[in-house]
Amino acid sequence: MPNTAPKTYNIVLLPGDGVGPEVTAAAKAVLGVIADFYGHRFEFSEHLIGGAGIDATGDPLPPETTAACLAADGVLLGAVGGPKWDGQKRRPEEGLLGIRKAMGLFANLRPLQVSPVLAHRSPLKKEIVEGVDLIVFRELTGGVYFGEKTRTDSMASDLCIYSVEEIERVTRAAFKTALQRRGKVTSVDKANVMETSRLWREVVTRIHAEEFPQVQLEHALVDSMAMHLIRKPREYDVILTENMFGDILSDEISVLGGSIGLLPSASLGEAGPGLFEPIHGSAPDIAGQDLANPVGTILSAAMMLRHSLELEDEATSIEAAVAAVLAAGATTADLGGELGTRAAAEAIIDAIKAIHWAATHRVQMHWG
Ligand SMILES: NC(=O)c1ccc[n+]([C@@H]2O[C@H](COP(=O)([O-])OP(=O)(O)OC[C@H]3O[C@@H](n4cnc5c(N)ncnc54)[C@H](O)[C@@H]3O)[C@@H](O)[C@H]2O)c1
Ligand SMILES: CC(C)[C@H](C(=O)O)[C@@H](O)C(=O)O
Ligand SMILES: [Mg+2]
Repeated sequence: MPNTAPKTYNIVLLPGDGVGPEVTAAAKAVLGVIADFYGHRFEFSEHLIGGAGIDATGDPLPPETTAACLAADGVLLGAVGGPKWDGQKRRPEEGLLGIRKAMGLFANLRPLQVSPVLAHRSPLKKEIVEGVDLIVFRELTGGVYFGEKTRTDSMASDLCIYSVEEIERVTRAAFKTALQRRGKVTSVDKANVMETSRLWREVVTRIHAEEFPQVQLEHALVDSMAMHLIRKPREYDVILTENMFGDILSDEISVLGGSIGLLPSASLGEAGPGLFEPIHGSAPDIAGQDLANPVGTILSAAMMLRHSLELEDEATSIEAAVAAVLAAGATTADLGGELGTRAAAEAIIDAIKAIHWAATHRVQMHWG
């Protein structure tokens, strides 16, 4: 039911490359239906990023894209990259790293819930994955991604660098979320080898003791964590880790849910709009064929409604519709179904309509 005064929201779409435009279009269609039902006005504008930016302007992050993102209420991104730009001077991925940095998005949230109806899609045993409910807090604007890079003919280096402040702010965000969940944080590092990880562990331990002693904290080394996530994923609640470990572990856990195409993410800073994107890439092997699973992007749009536009009911109704459609087995090929990208989005739109019809019907009966 509409419960918010009509308002205009400025949403920037960054379709990008490969399957990016397909999954972004699917999410835009879903957002359009939400706007109609709740009486909001979503004003969409599309901007260039990644390979599309290189092709059109020579720049993977044209300045006007950055300006539009900074002025938006929320930003929804598809994906960037692909073999077309291999070996070129500018890389599509520079655009993604650049916009994360420019918007100050230091915390990347990657939630995963494995519903009982999809547990059989995982290559792992149903009893291992059923009921998994975790969220990865990945530090997003530091570490080896952003340290100095050097290159000569015979050598290359990537500096991994973290400041205390960079570790503190993502740590606080993770602990705050743990307080609203099952109250457990697993901090993942490589403190047996890396100095940045020893600093990471010290800072996390101090913030825990000083500010969040009621949360249960454990530390894990990233190599054994990669194993534990496959062996006993239900034990984890909030997983806090640095940039590169978070990138790798989040693709790993997507297998628990049955497909990387399902996982959304929210990238958030201290203030200002967030950037929302599926965790998957541009999937060049299936691009342009109406094969991509749009659910990760549609759930990212729901996260955008919740975190940047503060439209909680609207976010929940998208999530309920996605859950209903997946439960009914209406899926794309990656989950064994027969729907294309567009048909999967249509199924979710139909479910949103059905959920709203039921809600309206109940209210009318109540009034009658
Ligand atoms: N956020 C981003 O923009 C982002 C994220 C990851 C990778 N990338 C880029 O994407 C390009 C391809 O990378 P990759 O192949 O290693 O990873 P990928 O995530 O694009 O694809 C890995 C596998 O998952 C499948 N897959 C991905 N998304 C899917 C979806 N929505 N539905 C069904 N199947 C899906 C692909 O078909 C492929 O088999 C690279 O250039 C990489 O840098 C971009
Ligand atoms: C494309 C790449 C730069 C990006 C990352 O490593 O952050 C991607 O893998 C992701 O997970 O968002
Ligand atoms: Mg990744």
